[in-house]
Amino acid sequence: MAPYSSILPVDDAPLIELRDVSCGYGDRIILEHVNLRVDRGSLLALIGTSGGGKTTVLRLISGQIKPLSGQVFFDGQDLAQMDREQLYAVRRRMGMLFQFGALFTDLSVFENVAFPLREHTKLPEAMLRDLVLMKLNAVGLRGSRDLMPSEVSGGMARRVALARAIALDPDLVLYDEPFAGLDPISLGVAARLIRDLNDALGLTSIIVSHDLHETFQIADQVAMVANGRVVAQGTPQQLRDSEDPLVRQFVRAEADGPVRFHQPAKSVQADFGLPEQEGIAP
Ligand SMILES: Nc1ncnc2c1ncn2[C@@H]1O[C@H](COP(=O)(O)OP(=O)(O)OP(=O)(O)O)[C@@H](O)[C@H]1O
Repeated sequence: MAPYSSILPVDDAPLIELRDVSCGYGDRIILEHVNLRVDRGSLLALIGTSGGGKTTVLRLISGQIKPLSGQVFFDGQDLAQMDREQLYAVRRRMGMLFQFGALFTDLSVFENVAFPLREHTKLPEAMLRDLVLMKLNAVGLRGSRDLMPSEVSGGMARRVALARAIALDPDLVLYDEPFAGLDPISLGVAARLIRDLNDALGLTSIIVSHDLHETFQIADQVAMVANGRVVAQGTPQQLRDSEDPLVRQFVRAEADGPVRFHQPAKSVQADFGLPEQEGIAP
């Protein structure tokens, strides 16, 4: 199949597209016939029930796992058709902030951000220093460059991880639970920062988050992953207005709906040794 860039003006083609993708781990199918597109410059939030497959979508996009069928396109190129070198080059165009964005505890804030630059480039020290300070400035932490990770707050650590994720000037940044464990103020700051950096640096961003309030504030598009599928994709407002019972239950945080609060179990009576009665829930 011809790459997108050769059939559409580059700016109109999505940066990321999953076309009819199915994938799993071992024999277990996790995603089935998933379609998803992420436009250039946009911020997409992936939401959905725990274990629904959101992180798996990020792993597909970063080429860590391969689909069983269907295709994953990055900038018009099918990841499955790439050799190791091409995949490596594509990964360099992606910044990742996965699961708490753990910092290297024995490296200073400065060296944490410098790490990918030292790993992937041979920049002279003076230029590397300027780049690191620019990234730290972008997250408001230029003055904290000499601190060790143990000396910064959780919210600051997350911002250092963010500066590290954008150190190589990626086209795409993948965030897995970037707000986990943050207090409401730090969370708001981190969310705003992710949006501002996306726009100021011309990035495209994908965020997996359970924090719907903050995510809906900053996302252009929201995709809900459930039961192995993308059950809805639209603007935050479209998802809020959705009449789909599953989307409604999730977005409005209703305890019961298509996703049942009670997992299948023996009856309450059987488990507690009570006589069987009609009308006792569930
Ligand atoms: N490496 C793996 N090997 C086997 N099964 C896995 C692996 N990673 C994830 N899974 C399973 O795949 C399913 C989807 O996991 P995934 O982490 O993508 O979900 P998620 O929507 O990101 O969940 P959460 O919101 O809880 O982080 C889960 O049932 C999980 O147990």
